[in-house]
Amino acid sequence: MVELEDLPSVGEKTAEKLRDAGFADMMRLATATPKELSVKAEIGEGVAEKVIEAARKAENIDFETAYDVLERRKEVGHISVGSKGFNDLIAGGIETQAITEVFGEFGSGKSQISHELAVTVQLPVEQGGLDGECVFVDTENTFRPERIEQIANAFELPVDEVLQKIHVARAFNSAHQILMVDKINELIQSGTNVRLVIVDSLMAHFRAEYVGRESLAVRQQKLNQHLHSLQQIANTYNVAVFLTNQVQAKPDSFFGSPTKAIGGHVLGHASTYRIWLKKGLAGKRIARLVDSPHLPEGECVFKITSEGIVD
Ligand SMILES: Nc1ncnc2c1ncn2[C@@H]1O[C@H](COP(=O)(O)OP(=O)(O)OP(=O)(O)O)[C@@H](O)[C@H]1O
Repeated sequence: MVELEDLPSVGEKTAEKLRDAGFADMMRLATATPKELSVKAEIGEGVAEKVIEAARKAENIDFETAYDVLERRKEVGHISVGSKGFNDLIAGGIETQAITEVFGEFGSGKSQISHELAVTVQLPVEQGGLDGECVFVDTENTFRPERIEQIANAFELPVDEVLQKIHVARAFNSAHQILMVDKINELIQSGTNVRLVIVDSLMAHFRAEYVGRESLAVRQQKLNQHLHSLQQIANTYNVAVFLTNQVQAKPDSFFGSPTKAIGGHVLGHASTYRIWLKKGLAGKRIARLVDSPHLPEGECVFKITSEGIVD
């Protein structure tokens, strides 16, 4: 295994800086940008470039054949949403190495699905989980351990153990939320088997902090950076990223849906799967897959119960 000290231009001191900034492993380094590395680790951009190039060599990141891509795709895991219909809609549950976004109006079930996934990711693979742990980035103070207790009980899982495997990070503003991703990298590098990262909700802080048209460009730039580092975690560590998002009214819409997801094209492009949640009659919810690289559009009906998400 290549150590940081084996890289060109990396002495003891630089290695320490790199470790402190969360770049302890080759893959993390190989997928960094020189700018990012130089800012976070406080090293010159020239050195950063060299270090990244060496890490890429060490990790053999170059062209890969379609065969390699397929092999990597075989590692993709799925996490059950709890309802069979919902799982079928997205070909077996939410995917690792991808970003899945759900959006919908208040009370449509976004946070409920987040809580469900925080538990189901811990199930064994045969039961729809990944035997893994979860990071829950909570931006609106919606995380409720009591809800986890109920869902864990429904799956007959030991509640205390389940709670121990959910790492809750309260993000106080968008800058804090962005920084949190570095912490997730550190957590994974320290050996925690994180297989799912939930951000509930992705846009709340961005939306509140950047008001007015003039700040939109900056907001989108920050958001892009945030999504990029989430995608990097997904790819580097074979993790599923699950984002919840709000909607805004489209008063000028005559056709189609009167609401749309916020976050603009930046988010639209970053999400591999986009699911629109709607409230139906008698407490039912409708999930509509609106964007996916290889699955057809479709819909399913599910229900939120005290035991969690069911058909
Ligand atoms: N223990 C429970 N048993 C049954 N249904 C529940 C339970 N807890 C919450 N719900 C249902 O979930 C709904 C709330 O869903 P959720 O909190 O996921 O909404 P959301 O889409 O995240 O909304 P917001 O944008 O306001 O955060 C409630 O309206 C309620 O119908």
